[in-house]
Amino acid sequence: MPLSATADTSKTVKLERYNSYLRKIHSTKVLNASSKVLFRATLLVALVLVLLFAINYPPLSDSRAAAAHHLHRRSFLSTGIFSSSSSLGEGAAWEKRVRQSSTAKRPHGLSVLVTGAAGFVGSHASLALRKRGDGVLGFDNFNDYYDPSLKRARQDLLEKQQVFIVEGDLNDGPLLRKLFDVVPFTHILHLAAQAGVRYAMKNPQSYVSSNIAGFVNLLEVAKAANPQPAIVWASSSSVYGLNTENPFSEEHRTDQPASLYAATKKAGEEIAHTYNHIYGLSLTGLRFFTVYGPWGRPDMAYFFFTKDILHGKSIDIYRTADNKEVARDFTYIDDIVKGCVGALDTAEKSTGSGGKKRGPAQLRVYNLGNTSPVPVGRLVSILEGLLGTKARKHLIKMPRNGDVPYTHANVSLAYKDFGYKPTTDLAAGLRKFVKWYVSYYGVQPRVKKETSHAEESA
Ligand SMILES: O=C(O)[C@H]1O[C@H](OP(=O)(O)OP(=O)(O)OC[C@H]2O[C@@H](n3ccc(=O)[nH]c3=O)[C@H](O)[C@@H]2O)[C@H](O)[C@@H](O)[C@H]1O
Repeated sequence: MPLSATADTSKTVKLERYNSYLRKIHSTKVLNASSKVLFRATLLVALVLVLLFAINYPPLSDSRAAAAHHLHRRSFLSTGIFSSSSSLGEGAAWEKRVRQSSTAKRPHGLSVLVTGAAGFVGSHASLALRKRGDGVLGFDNFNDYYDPSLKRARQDLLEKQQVFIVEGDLNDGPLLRKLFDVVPFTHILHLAAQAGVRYAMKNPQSYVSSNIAGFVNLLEVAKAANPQPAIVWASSSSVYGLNTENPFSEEHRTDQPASLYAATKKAGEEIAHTYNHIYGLSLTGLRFFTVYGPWGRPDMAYFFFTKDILHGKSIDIYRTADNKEVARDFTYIDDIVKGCVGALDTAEKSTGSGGKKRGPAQLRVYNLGNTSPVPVGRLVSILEGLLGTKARKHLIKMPRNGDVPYTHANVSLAYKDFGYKPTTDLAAGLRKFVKWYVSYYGVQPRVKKETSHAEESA
């Protein structure tokens, strides 16, 4: 082999080795780069999976995680990004159920969409309407503001009477529109709301989301519906706020709310005015005064006082700043339901169509109360008698939590327009409540004990 050739060969070999060395380095780099990309992609997928898992599967044992999950879903719902409607089977069978439930069983019966149908007033009103042969479709988001199992139990009651509750949120426009595509509702009884005066300090946004945004969303759907329904909805005695004139009449001032809850209900009344004015929607607001009774709300004083008395737990009884008794015009559920039905029956048709006003429409506001305020101390004495147990009373100054010292309804307007006349006094109403309570929760009222506690000075 010629030397030059050998030299050439060795050069070529060296060059080859060098090139292969470079290729190796290069391929390692490529490998490193692609494995980095792969690693990042895997990390991203894992993160997404963890997030999805956290959103969809909160551990049942962890109530705080469940609450966070609920709030997360609600915030998605209210922004419209996530819609519960897609999760509902909007197939032929679902539509058939919606139609059947909404169809009246008597001539000229109403076809009513009841929002908050799994709630306290909503479930009672739905049953009353169904009983007289009206078509009733329920709508409820079954939120966990209080024990949702109570809402499910009310739903069971309604299902036994063939009232179907669609599970959805007021802020879910597509779902509400879908319902109006399927059924030409004559009326909406709008009772879904974030209730509770004191909770507004803990979760203010929930009041804005349900009582303002949700209400506007419902009105948007109603105004565009053809025919437009007439709407009766739940305002509140709390709109009277710091009003000092008594008894409260619809002409009194309502521009001094004492809680955010009251402010959102007052806002609802103004929003109702706007939709009536622009779109010809027939709107009736009912100012309910501290409604109580069987299947009631566990967040209300008469309800948790009963529970606490039975468990031997002390209860706080509020007194005003000048050490007077706090009193409420407690109103029994059956009276309130009669008021709701009276308002529905006297509601005139909306005048608009296709989102356009065709003439002036009815706009009303009524007090629905009992017309006889009772001090909270007296409420507790009645409960003690019914439960056969002395309460451990703790008298404290009313905290600054949105409460007002006193409510008293003048109901002459509701009487004049639809014969509203409350007939159940607090003792009779609480008797019915306690009877329901002990049977629902399976508790035995104890034998009356003659114990005296230092704090029992009321
Ligand atoms: O009419 C309304 O528009 C509102 O009625 C209801 O609010 P309220 O009248 O405040 O009822 P509720 O909480 O049962 O307190 C009753 C009484 O017990 C006193 N109270 C309360 C708690 C306590 O620990 N101690 C106490 O003395 C308290 O000071 C009060 O005097 C609804 O919850 C509300 O959603 C709304 O519908």
